[in-house]
Amino acid sequence: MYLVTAQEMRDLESYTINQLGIPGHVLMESAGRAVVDQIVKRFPNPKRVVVLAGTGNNGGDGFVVARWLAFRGWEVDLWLIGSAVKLTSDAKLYYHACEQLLSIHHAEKESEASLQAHLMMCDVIVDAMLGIGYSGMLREPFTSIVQWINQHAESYIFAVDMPTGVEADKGHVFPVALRVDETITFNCPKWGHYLLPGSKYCGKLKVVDIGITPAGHTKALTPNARLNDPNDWNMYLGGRKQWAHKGTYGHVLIIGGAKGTLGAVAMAGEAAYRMGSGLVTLTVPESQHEALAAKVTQEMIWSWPGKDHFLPEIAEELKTAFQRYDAVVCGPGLGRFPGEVRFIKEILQTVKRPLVLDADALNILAEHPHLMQFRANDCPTILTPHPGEMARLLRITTEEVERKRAAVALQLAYQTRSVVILKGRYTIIAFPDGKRVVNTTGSPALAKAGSGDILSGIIGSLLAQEIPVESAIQIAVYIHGRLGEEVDAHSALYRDLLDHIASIRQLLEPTNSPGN
Ligand SMILES: NC(=O)C1=CN([C@@H]2O[C@H](COP(=O)(O)OP(=O)(O)OC[C@H]3O[C@@H](n4cnc5c(N)ncnc54)[C@H](OP(=O)(O)O)[C@@H]3O)[C@@H](O)[C@H]2O)[C@@H](O)CC1
Ligand SMILES: Nc1ncnc2c1ncn2[C@@H]1O[C@H](COP(=O)(O)OP(=O)(O)O)[C@@H](O)[C@H]1O
Ligand SMILES: [K+]
Repeated sequence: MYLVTAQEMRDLESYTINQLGIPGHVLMESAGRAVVDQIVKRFPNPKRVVVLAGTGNNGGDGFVVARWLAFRGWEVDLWLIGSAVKLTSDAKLYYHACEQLLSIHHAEKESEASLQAHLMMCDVIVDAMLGIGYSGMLREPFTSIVQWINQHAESYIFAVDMPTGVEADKGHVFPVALRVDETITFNCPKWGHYLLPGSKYCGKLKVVDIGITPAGHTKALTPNARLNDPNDWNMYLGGRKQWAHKGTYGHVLIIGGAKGTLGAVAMAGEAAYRMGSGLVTLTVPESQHEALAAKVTQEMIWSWPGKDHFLPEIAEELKTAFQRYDAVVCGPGLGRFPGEVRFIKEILQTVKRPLVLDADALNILAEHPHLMQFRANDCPTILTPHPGEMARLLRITTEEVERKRAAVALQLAYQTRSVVILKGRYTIIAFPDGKRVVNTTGSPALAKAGSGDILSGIIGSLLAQEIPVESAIQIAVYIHGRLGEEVDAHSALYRDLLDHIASIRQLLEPTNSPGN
């Protein structure tokens, strides 16, 4: 499913109106009806509802909702927020229809106390004040109404398209937005539904079709962002070949494991095996060999000569060794050590297969950005920063990363010619050709040391299986998020996550996957 900006949505709407000849008020009627369908799905019996309508087309949808709920026997208090003279022509049509059925309250003319009394008495609030047309600093009277509802209202709140105060393109909130239980949006989700802080206000998101031309219908109407959708890649998750041998599913090399963080490399290795790899090798400095050997069973260990540091004279040995692997992950528990810059340079230059850089490999890169010049353009590179690592890579604050997640992920992808996986709730995958994919799976169970290492192991495994890079990454991020959804949010250990790889993978195989 595509993810759109407000302008892309307007382009789809105007194509539908101007090229296909479907009038705007028909779309508005469908939008309002679709919202009513969702409301009655949750509340099958008539309730008392306050519909808050602005003067733009979002308000127009609100009038349609008010009319249909009244037809269905709901007790409707309809409030116009703003001046009736400012109503758009489509909104005016439905405003007049409501005038015949209901007495419309005008926030401009009536007291705040009267609106507040209605808001206190109702079971349901429908927010049709502002939608994708909102931008800038939220003005009065919206600010006061939103603040009051957030603080006092106990009713169930539906937002039409966007919660009032959430900006559709960047998810900005200046200074407040309405905190809702459900948002019903039209045709495609908007960026603001997935970016912080806006995403925190949207509640459950439902996307409904209202007859607008689907995104991607023509080249001009094709956005460059999508949600991570199994239907885009589940064809790569078939069953295991009957005649497979252990080399069929690739050989992954995982480089990491300093003293005290050997667990990271072990977890990544285990995740790679669970994701289907036939051969996994872990690489640590020689001084850690025995400690790692005592920890792992199925993984092979190849240790590089050196006592917790990198000796330039072993560069040639590394070069030969790297040729043996189908994908390389560098970083889990790597730590910092003398000779690290040369070490990363050798890896970037010598590994010709897909290379994933994680954890301290990213921190080394952040301090020595010139290292990327040693990576050949045709060798895929994947960077997996969490927001703190991203901040170091771009030399900005973590707060700025969180505020501009979509933009900074793309910036780093362009700068490094790499695929960037910016981790966190709604992980963003940015490709160097400008495409972006937003992942919707995940849970706070993943906010625990070790889950990043599992992700890098899963990515390495899928890359070694020669699944195309774009798909391998989307599969890995999706499955990793689903693992978090299957386990207890507080107590889960890494093993609990790994135990669910099999069942989730099976569910996603083409015959079982959503949409089939
Ligand atoms: N796209 C589609 O396919 C379809 C879209 N549809 C619906 O239309 C909606 C988009 O309608 P839209 O374009 O009229 O904008 P909308 O969200 O009502 O906002 C405009 C109002 O916001 C106000 N305003 C702006 N900034 C503000 C601020 N900082 N603080 C305060 N106020 C501010 C602005 O005031 P002004 O600046 O003009 O004084 C104006 O009054 C969309 O979300 C969906 O629900 C469906 O009906 C059918 C198909
Ligand atoms: N609240 C959350 N919701 C969804 N996913 C989360 C959440 N917190 C963390 N994650 C995921 O968990 C992983 C943590 O990675 P990272 O911070 O690198 O951990 P580690 O320190 O184990 O390497 C990322 O994939 C991230 O997207
Ligand atoms: K709204």
